[in-house]
Amino acid sequence: MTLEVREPELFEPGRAHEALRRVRAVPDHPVAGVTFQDVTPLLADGQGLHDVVEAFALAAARRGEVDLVVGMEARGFLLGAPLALRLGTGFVPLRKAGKLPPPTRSVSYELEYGSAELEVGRKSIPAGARVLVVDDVLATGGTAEAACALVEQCGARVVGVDFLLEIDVLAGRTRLSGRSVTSLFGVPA
Ligand SMILES: O=P(O)(O)OC[C@H]1O[C@H](OP(=O)(O)OP(=O)(O)O)[C@H](O)[C@@H]1O
Ligand SMILES: Nc1ncnc2[nH]cnc12
Repeated sequence: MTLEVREPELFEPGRAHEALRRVRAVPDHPVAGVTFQDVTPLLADGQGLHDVVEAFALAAARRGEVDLVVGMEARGFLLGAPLALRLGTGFVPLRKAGKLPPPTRSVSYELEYGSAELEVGRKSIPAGARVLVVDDVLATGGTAEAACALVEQCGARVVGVDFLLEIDVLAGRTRLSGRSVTSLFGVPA
């Protein structure tokens, strides 16, 4: 399946395709039948990492003020933390169950290849904060839906949900309806 650029205006000419060609599709990982989209070769390239973080920063500017970036363990950390630094905000990790010290809030969710539980520190996200949620891949949308639920349980507002890559066939966007969602790249169905 050919990957495509979904937000070309967020990149310098030619750079989006240069970044995209570093994403590697791996058949039957981590289980048979799943085509795993490996973004680590893109993140390992200095220019590529710079270009996608800049693209996320431009996308963030479309949402107005952002007070805080949150990212989901583990790959959301790789994009969310540099984006927060670029935007001049703090970064809050949403972690898999059992990693954060109490007190925490938690939400369970289903994945393309299993189930998981996401947690946030009870005092990590201030009520009323304008929060940007960032992750590498939008697949079924379970992780992102859980992340938004956690942010909102804290009394904060999700101003956007941004991904490096969206896998259309898994229809994750339908679980984020009513939210402002941006994917830099996509895998068409
Ligand atoms: O849209 P969904 O179906 O919820 O899938 C997307 C999530 O799956 C992957 O994380 P994973 O849970 O595999 O954890 P990892 O980042 O630790 O590898 C990916 O980084 C997203 O967070
Ligand atoms: N197919 C996939 N590739 C990479 N990350 C994923 N997260 C969930 N599904 C995925």
